[in-house]
This record gives sequence, structure tokens and C-alpha cells, in this order.
Amino acid sequence: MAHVEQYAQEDDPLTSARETGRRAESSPISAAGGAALRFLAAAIGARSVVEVGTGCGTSGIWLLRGMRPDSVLTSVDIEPEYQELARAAYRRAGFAANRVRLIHGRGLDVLPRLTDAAYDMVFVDAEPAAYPTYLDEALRLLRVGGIVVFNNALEGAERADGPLSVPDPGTAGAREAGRLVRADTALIPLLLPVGEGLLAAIRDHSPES
Ligand SMILES: C[S@@+](CC[C@H](N)C(=O)[O-])C[C@H]1O[C@@H](n2cnc3c(N)ncnc32)[C@H](O)[C@@H]1O
Repeated sequence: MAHVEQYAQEDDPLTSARETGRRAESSPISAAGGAALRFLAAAIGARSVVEVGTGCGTSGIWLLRGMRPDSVLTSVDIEPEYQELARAAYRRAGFAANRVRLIHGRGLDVLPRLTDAAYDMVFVDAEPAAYPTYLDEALRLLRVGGIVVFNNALEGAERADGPLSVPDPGTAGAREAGRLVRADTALIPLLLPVGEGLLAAIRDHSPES
């Protein structure tokens, strides 16, 4: 697994964003997780991506590097100080200010205000206890063929079989989101064991009746 985590290389803008995020204790995504986000965004030619949990910009840089040149990342966080640091990180990585729309607020207050079926990808990296509700919101926001991705999914999955453990709300939320994604026949699910674990699902065409 160490090889997987070290495979993705980070350049100066990313190492700087990561260092800022570590110092601010905003838990930047792992390099391997970031590389997976970039890969997924590029694979679907993402033009419009929503992120919940801007932090200090590490995941945003990875996403922007996979998105199309004319695309926009909409990123939500409850901490305006983090978002200012993220804004500087995007600039250092060479992205024009109009490539990122930063919205200050709680994800579950902001997402309902965004347009239905207008987004190619939704990445959730905050408030794992509410992942099931974020899944509902994400499915409303995604176009058919769009992808929802949750970070920190592996922890929940690993603890899922613990015989007597009472899950904390975050673990329970991540676990329930995993179950809902697997159970939904209109989704194509994937659990990627990179970094903290990424739970991903493609919003497929509605199954034929
Ligand atoms: C794990 S960090 C995000 C790290 C970031 N994605 C990165 O790679 O640098 C979680 C972030 O979510 C923010 N946050 C926590 N609860 C939130 C909520 N309900 N809505 C939006 N953001 C939230 C925190 O302020 C923090 O910046």
C-alpha cells in the first residue's frame, strides 16, 4: 500500500497547499486520493464540479488539474479562513480566479440552492455523519453519467464488521452511504482503497423497467 500512496507525485503548489492544510489541521486529501480525483474528473471531461470541504485547497488543485480548461469548480466550506488560503493555493497552481467559485456555508445549506442535473461530479470531504443526506443532494445535482465521490469511506468500511463496536456518527454515516450506493440500481458503485478510501458512484441511466 505504501507504493500506492507514494506513486502520485506532488509538485510545489500541491506540497505547499498540503503543508498549509496540515498546519491549519484541515486534513488535506492524500496524494493518491487526489490523483484518483484528477483521474475521474479527466475521464468524464468534467466542466462543473461541486466540492464540499474546500480545506486549504489540496483536493481542489487535484480536481482542477483533471477538469477541462473552461471548467468551474464550486467549493463549499464553513471556514472562510481556509477558503482564503485555498484561493491563494489555486492561484499559485496557475488557475485563474474565475475557475473557482468559493461559497462560504454548510454543505447541506448550500447544495439545495444549486441547479438540478447541472454538475458532472460532486466530491464530499466533510461531515461524514451526513453522507447519506449528501448522497441525496449529489444525485439531484448530477447529470446522467456524473460521478459522486465521498472521502474517508475506507475507515467506515473497515469498522463495518466489528462485532461489538458502536460506530461513531461519522463512521455510521460513511457506512450507510456505502450501503445506499450499493443498493441503488441506478448507480454504478466503486470503493477505491486509496488514502482514506474513496466511495464513488456513477449516476447511470435509469434501469429499464
Ligand atoms: C477534511 S477537510 C477538507 C480537506 C480538503 N478537501 C483538502 O483536500 O484539502 C474538511 C473541511 O470541511 C469543512 N467542513 C466541516 N463541516 C462542514 C460542513 N458541514 N459544510 C462544509 N464544510 C465543512 C472544514 O472546515 C474543513 O475545511
